[in-house]
Amino acid sequence: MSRPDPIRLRARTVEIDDPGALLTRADPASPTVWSRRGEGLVGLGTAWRGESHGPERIATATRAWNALTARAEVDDEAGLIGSGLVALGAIAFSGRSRAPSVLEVPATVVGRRGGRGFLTAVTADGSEPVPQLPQRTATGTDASTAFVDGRMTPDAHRRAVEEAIALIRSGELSKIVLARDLVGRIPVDADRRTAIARLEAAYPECWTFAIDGMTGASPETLVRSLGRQVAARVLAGTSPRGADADEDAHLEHALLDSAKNRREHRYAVDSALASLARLDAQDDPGSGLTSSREPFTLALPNVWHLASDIRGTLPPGLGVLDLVGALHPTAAVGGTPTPLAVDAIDRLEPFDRRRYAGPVGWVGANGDGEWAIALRSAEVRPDGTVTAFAGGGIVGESDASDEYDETELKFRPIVEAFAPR
Ligand SMILES: C=C(O[C@H]1C=CC=C(C(=O)O)[C@@H]1O)C(=O)O
Repeated sequence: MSRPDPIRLRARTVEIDDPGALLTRADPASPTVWSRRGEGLVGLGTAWRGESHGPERIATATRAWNALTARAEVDDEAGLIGSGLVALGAIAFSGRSRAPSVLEVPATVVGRRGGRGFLTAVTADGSEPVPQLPQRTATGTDASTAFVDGRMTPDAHRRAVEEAIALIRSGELSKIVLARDLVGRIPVDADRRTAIARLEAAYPECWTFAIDGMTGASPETLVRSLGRQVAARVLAGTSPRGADADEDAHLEHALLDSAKNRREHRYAVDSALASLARLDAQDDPGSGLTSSREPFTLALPNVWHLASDIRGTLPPGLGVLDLVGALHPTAAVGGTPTPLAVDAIDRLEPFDRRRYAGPVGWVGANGDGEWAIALRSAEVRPDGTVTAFAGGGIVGESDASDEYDETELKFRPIVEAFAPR
């Protein structure tokens, strides 16, 4: 994405009758999906793809997108969220990652919002875009695999967590998020939508995504900007669900009362607010950002989380990718202070996180978009290799075996979505 791109995209969106389950129209071999509660986008084919690397990867992608959309011709008769010209993206966690940060404009997008369907066609060769609804395809071979430990074995995880606690207690930093990896392999010819369908069914409140192989169901909205209204949901602080209603209520209250979890959570909220405030320096009285003062508990099938919502108005002249660039990495996936935590992650984790814990979502030509943090996720490669990641925030009071158990709970969505049956 480093050079100006001479391509001129043409996009045309039409409103259509309800397309039904969006996933049935996705490509079984390489699905592109962004969905929540049955609504969202499915992309097919590629009209344009940009890749970036290094510390400036988000800024590079933002410039490329702004240049591309400035030249584009967009005819959008639906005017719905996600209609018109959009790119879906998956961005590497670290500037040192070997994984590409990708923005991709599908040649066809099928979408549904507010119960209304739409269909977008995009061309890159100057030809007239003609929206054509892709056929539904029947479900093929199950994308199933058992997982085994990856490079961060249980012992390696214990050592890494203990080193992180020692660093934190020495006063160098306050919080470090450390992750584990699991690896599996699905049949090369598997229908990758089977895992996505299970994620959608089990985690309807989460953002289910499959973008350039990054596949998951994330509960954490990094940032959403629609019609200049900005919203983010910060999650940090986790507890198991109970086996019955009493135990569940007890665990929920213990999480709310836990000084350790509240501290872990506060670091994440403060880092998000500070990043957004830096963008908000234009002294525009309408663009203030506020967060709920007290975290609330968010119930997911596998865990409780402490959650805070941030709301505000987009400062003038910016789009959602500027917000993504300002926010990433929050202390929910990096730590505090961010630069030291990211260096510690590089030293303590034996793998490249690639796009795990990076921003994943979509951006429109008008700068609107919805981005989650790629958690509860796995990278599914064309050869069938699946690498899943799950992590947790380490603070001074953390306990290594509790942290391990927490990662096991966070792996559940992916392990169950790919479970052999
Ligand atoms: C890093 C992950 O979760 C983050 C988000 C919510 C709660 C977290 C925690 O309690 O540690 C983590 O900050 C992950 O799921 O891999």
